Amino acid sequence: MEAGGAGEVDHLAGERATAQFDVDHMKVAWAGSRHAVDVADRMARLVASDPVFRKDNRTMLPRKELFKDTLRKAAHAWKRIVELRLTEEEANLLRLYVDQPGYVDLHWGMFVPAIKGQGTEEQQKKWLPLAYKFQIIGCYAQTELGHGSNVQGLETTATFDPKTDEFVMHSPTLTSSKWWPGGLGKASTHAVVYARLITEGKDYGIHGFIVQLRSLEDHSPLPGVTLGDIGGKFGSGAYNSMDNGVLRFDHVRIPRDQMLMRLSQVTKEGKYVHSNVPKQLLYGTMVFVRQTIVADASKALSRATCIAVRYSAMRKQFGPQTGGPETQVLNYKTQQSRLFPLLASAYAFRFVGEWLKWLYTDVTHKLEAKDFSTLQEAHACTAGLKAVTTSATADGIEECRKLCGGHGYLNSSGLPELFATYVPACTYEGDNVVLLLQVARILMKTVSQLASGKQPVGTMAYMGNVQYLMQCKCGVNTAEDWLSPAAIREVFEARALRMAVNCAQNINRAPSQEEGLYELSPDLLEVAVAHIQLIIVTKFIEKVEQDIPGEGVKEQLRNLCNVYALYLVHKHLGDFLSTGCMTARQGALANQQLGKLYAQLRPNAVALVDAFNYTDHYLGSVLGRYDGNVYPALYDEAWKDPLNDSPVPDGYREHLRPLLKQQLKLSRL
Ligand SMILES: CCCCCCCC/C=C\CCCCC/C=C/C(=O)SCCNC(=O)CCNC(=O)[C@H](O)C(C)(C)COP(=O)(O)OP(=O)(O)OC[C@H]1O[C@@H](n2cnc3c(N)ncnc32)[C@H](O)[C@@H]1OP(=O)(O)O
Ligand SMILES: Cc1cc2nc3c(=O)[nH]c(=O)nc-3n(C[C@H](O)[C@H](O)[C@H](O)COP(=O)(O)OP(=O)(O)OC[C@H]3O[C@@H](n4cnc5c(N)ncnc54)[C@H](O)[C@@H]3O)c2cc1C
Repeated sequence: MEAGGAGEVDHLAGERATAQFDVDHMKVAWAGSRHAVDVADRMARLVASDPVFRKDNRTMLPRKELFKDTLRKAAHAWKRIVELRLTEEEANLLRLYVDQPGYVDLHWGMFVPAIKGQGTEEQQKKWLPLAYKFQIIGCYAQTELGHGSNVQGLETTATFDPKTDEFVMHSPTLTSSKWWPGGLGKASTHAVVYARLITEGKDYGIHGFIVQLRSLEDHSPLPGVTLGDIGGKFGSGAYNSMDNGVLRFDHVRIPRDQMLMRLSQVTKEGKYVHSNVPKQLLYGTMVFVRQTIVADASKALSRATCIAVRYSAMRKQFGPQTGGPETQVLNYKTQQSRLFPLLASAYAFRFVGEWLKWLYTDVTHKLEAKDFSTLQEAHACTAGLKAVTTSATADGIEECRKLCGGHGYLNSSGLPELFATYVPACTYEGDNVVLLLQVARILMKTVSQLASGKQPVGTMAYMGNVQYLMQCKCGVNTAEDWLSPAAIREVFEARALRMAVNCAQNINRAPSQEEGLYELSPDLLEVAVAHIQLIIVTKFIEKVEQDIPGEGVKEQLRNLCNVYALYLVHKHLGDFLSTGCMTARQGALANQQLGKLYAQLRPNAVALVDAFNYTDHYLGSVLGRYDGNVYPALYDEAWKDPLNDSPVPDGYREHLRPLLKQQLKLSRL
């Protein structure tokens, strides 16, 4: 846990003493409220103090043991949730701090939301109480061996048989096997299965169905159902705790009322009826999960930066030419220029995640009132932010590993496992490239409508300011001028809009729209990224403009916001220059200001990661320990490896001894 107990020495106390802000209030700004800090703190400590939830040996467990350990932890977590009568908020946090991917993530994260979003009231009344009490375990079975990104290309069929009032679920080809769903392989008893609905001889496309897969008596697969795990995945521990599965149906019958019928229905006679709602609502569960993934990006990146900042503050290498103590690696400007933008990104993703949650809730209320006008905005924001934040987070975790030098490569640093667990977020819930192309298409549509005078709304409203943004000139003359939120906002808006307009013009020159979109797809990706980065920067600026209590807290957040924005200017300078939004000199001034901001951030760095309020258990890293006492922990940890169980390794007699004896004989010749 944290320092302060009897006999503990805080090796980072000097770092903590230089902080220029109230860490306790920063915890509130990070978590969202005092209540959020307190609940999270209580749940994190509850998990950390329970031996069942230990995870220090996780990367050393063989797959079967790891999976059993996951089942044990999930069951124990549920027992604690029931015994302590935890609220939904507390239960979610408890599961978060258990920090082991498992079937429960899909049960609560996708199966339940799919029924809530796509089931009728009657269906919800029947299925949700069973799911809430874990009398059934569910997963989300959409992806197939042959198709994942292209949902409309799925092959599984659900053919209605009016004679028996049933659907017949079938996997007609090998490529139609469901492949990847988490929790499917070994744990789930039920799934929401996405399949092509066929009735009266006509294919009505993809729909969701609740299908029982395993017996509730002995957990064996039901007749006609083939089930299994799809095999080991990248990294030690990591996502291998999850039973991503394969599923095939051989003419499995389910009652008609197990089709999720909120959006469309099939009558007893087999007639297909589509409610008067957009068909994209079928994708609602994915939109919901993409929104939660943005919030998770800030958690994963903040963990990695917490480890790298604390370790960089205690690690020393080289010293001044004149002699004296070695230098903390955090004092190297190169270390700061690699690490501080990641720290700033963690904060940026936290606040944009908070805003996205608000947007999602707002859109949901509108949908309930049959107002579908904000559906496109919700799709573009969730898809784009999911793509940009997960890619940056995965890259950022790997950068943090390198920032920790050789020790970062040890499993005990926590970083290899964090990376291996996190990196599939770039693929699941929509491959990031596929999602960015969705955003770009919407941007191209918006640009094409500008000429007709249609005013864009929401996060695209800035595009309506086209006359000004296409010709404005950045007014920055000194490095300090870059501290103006208005100057930052304007260059990001101008860059995003000009890139979008340029791309739209190039598409229009192609023989057809389709060909243009295809040929220019690499440029379209960059257009989408520029637009999404503008959203993140804007939401960070808006956050800093709010009333934020606590001495120095607002100043630190403003500093982080500027670091985030100017780092992006530096990284994407080519975009800003080629679109004529700013000059090379202004680019150099931005970089100069960035260097000053890093220097201001330096004395606050350790306190800024303390504000995440992570326990040592959750961090799971000897390098990121709160007390900074890294070396004894690294040394002790090494001896726990099974390879050190005996001084002479297994295999010595068969493979080392004969070799060594042979060398001995040869040397005697
Ligand atoms: C140590 C440990 C710590 C680490 C922390 C770990 C954190 C873990 C966190 C969470 C765990 C999560 C677990 C993840 C489990 C994963 C689950 C999955 O992956 S489920 C499967 C997901 N699959 C996908 O996402 C598929 C992606 N594909 C699609 O979404 C669609 O196929 C498509 C690409 C959008 C294309 O669809 P389609 O062909 O139907 O449409 P288009 O012709 O492109 O578009 C038609 C119009 O529809 C609009 N549209 C598209 N999608 C939507 C939408 N979702 N909402 C609203 N509108 C949409 C589109 O814009 C078009 O509009 P118009 O142009 O016609 O106006
Ligand atoms: C750990 C993990 C957990 C998962 N959990 C679930 C789950 O619970 N339930 C579930 O249903 N699914 C799950 N999935 C599946 C996941 O949703 C898909 O893998 C994902 O949607 C990507 O689809 P794909 O695998 O078909 O990739 P593909 O689409 O085959 O992508 C391969 C490559 O092609 C590119 N590409 C594809 N289409 C285009 C295009 N139009 N333009 C340009 N490039 C393109 C991609 O960018 C990528 O580089 C999971 C996947 C993983 C890795």
